Amino acid sequence: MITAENLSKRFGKLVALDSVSVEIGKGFTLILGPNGGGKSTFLNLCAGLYRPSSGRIEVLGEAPWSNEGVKSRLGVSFDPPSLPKHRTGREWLDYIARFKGADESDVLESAEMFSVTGFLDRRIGEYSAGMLKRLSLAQAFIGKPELALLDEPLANLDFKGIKEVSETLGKLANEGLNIVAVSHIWRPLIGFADEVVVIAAGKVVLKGSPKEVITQIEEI
Ligand SMILES: Nc1ncnc2c1ncn2[C@@H]1O[C@H](COP(=O)(O)OP(=O)(O)OP(=O)(O)O)[C@@H](O)[C@H]1O
Repeated sequence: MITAENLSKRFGKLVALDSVSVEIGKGFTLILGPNGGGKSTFLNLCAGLYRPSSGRIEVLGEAPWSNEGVKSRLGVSFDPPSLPKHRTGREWLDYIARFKGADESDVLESAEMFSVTGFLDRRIGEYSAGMLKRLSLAQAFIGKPELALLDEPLANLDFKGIKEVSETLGKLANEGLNIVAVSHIWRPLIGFADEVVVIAAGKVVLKGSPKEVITQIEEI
């Protein structure tokens, strides 16, 4: 799904990602690590939002930077979600669906999965942080993408929301959807993760099965 080779991203003098080489396969991959370690930078490079400073990244067999073709095959949910305040949720999801070649029934299916149907006709500027998160997740899964990239999918959700959204993501993973999620709230997701990658100080420091990685993290 994702191949990075000596991938680096610098912001001025700051090295956010430092010559990372990693392979991420099919299934559900959870990315963990300390604040400022480079996880979101890696996800943004995968989504084609950032251009690599050096090295190479391929997602679904293509370089994602400035590549609308591969972007239309991905589902993305960033954190914090950056969505147009003056549009309604429905207008926004319809817009994303058009970009992906999906239709109204795909929009409604995804909206229902993340329980956003009740506020789809309100302007996004009026949404609470939890509602925004749900809309951003619904956006990611419209038309069942080949790969969903999720940054903090459980952030800003209440207890019930964390349980519901985790279960939905687990169901989607069981159906065979490929998902890469960066999440500090990892316990509700670890049960259905196929692999865990730990990024710290701009490097991939651990990669393996959930059991292997969690045992090592807990020993640190
Ligand atoms: N657009 C940007 N401009 C400048 N510096 C940035 C930018 N994005 C990230 N950084 C810096 O790159 C480093 C890695 O940030 P990143 O957001 O990737 O970390 P993270 O692992 O996702 O952290 P967190 O767990 O806190 O979300 C940090 O030092 C951050 O300040």
